[in-house]
Amino acid sequence: MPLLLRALAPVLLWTDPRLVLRWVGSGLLALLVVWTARLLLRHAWYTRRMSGFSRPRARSWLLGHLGQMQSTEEGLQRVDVLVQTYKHSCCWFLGPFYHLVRVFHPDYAKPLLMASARITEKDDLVYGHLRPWLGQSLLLSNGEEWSRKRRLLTPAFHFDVLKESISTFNSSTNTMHEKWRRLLAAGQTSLEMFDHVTLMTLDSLLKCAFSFQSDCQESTCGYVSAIVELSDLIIDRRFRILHHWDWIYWRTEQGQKFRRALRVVHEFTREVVQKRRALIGQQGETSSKRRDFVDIILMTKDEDGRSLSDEEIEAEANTFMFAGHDTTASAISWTLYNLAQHSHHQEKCRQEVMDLMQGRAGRDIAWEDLSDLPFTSMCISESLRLHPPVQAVTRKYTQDMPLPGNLTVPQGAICLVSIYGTQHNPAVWTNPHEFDPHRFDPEHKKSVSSHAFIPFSSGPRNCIGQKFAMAELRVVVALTLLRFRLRPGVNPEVGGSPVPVRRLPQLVLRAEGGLWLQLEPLSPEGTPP
Ligand code: HEM
Repeated sequence: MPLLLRALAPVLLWTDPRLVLRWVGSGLLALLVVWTARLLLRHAWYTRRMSGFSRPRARSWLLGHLGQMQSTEEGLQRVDVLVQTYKHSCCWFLGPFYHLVRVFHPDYAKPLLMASARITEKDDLVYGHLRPWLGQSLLLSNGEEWSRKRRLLTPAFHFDVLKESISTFNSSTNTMHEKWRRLLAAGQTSLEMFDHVTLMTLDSLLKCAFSFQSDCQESTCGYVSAIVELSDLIIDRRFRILHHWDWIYWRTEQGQKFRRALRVVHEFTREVVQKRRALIGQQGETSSKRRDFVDIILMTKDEDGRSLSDEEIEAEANTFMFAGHDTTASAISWTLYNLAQHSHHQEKCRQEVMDLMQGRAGRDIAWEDLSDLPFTSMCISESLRLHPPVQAVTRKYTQDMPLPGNLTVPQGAICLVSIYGTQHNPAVWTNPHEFDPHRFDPEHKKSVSSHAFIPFSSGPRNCIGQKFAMAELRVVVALTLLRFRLRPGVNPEVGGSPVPVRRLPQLVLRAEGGLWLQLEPLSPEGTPP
């Protein structure tokens, strides 16, 4: 561009400015015409190629279903209607800009999720806005770059590393429970779960990722506040179509806020990685310190002996924090909520935990204990089915993708695999809106399709942190049931008796106004004081 300007400078300087303006105006107009024509042709092409899919009523040929996807309870109910009406899939157009195939049946989700990572791409509609925060990390990269990263990062999620995280899960949960006891002693009866549990998951991730004792559950931490703000701003941007264009977004108030929060988060991660690299340089790889996520990925090398650069490590550390905190917090909060709603299941879980911890009061839940909580694990799975933290994953493919029933997803279209829709599909689950942990009885489980339950997605790009999350979930739920009895609660500022919760599907599934539970402390662990 500067070269072009330099070449044109003499012409621009010696020509009548009105003439120059007219040229620029005609140039811009021509560009706009070409851009619009290309957009409409592309739209017509996708409309024709996707005509085999059922098409729910749209606003018009041009606007399609723009504005019909809502991030509210009604939006989720609309997905239920789509699933009941179309059974497995339908197409969806967001104006002439985005062409989607929405899939909500295991037989249709399976070929898409199991496709080779070589032909799979993450689309920009959902993932693009995360790029300034997470960079070219595992979550956002594609093809060979993704394969190399996945190989390099897998050791950080190995059982041996995971086992060492269990004491961190216990200690972060203990801090949260001490805080709950203090608040209850001060007269509060109901507490909002998301706020407390999110701080707890951030606390434990900061210890596992960076060995950083943030004390964020007790006092304000700038880094943690910035992460929470970034998550809120990402969801706000998704629902403002004009903010999808960078050149508009960075000029808005929200864009400026995003930049400020980004600076805090990136500076923190950069400092940790640089200091740690220097420390390893001084002490070598043999230091007796327990290895955290950053240590492991700093030392890992690929087949050619190449390790990740500092920039790549920062991107992965940011992704670990982003992908790990909200998701796990949502899963824990909804599990506690579902157990509060179903006291008989809650009592059965509590009995299981008490039997396990008999004679070990005040001691940690150990790695070996996790497989001895079968009913509690069934309740956690059922909660992940009924209230999946991640509602959907989206993909694009570099080739046409065949689906059952002679359907084909054209190359480049966005495939939205609805985790919520699949896990609530009445063709797959009987009474899908009921909380019934017995669905996950080993006997029943055998009869359910492998892709009917996909809270962590599946296939090559499934959740790398799945085992980490499941271990944390078991520890937090078991310790909570040992120490507290849970009942539906109310926000004291609103008062009255508990009302049905309105779900709020944002980056993860939340609840409008929060999830309020009434907590009764049990002491010694398992019996009322
Ligand atoms: C209950 C908790 C969790 C749920 C429900 C969950 C769910 C998911 C889902 C659905 C995906 C696929 C996303 C996509 O394809 O776009 C995913 C990917 C991922 N998750 Fe999780 N996740 C959880 C916890 C975690 C934790 C604790 C970590 C890390 C500490 C983590 C790290 C990741 C990463 C790095 C990816 C990208 C994997 C790749 O593309 O290769 N997740 N997760």
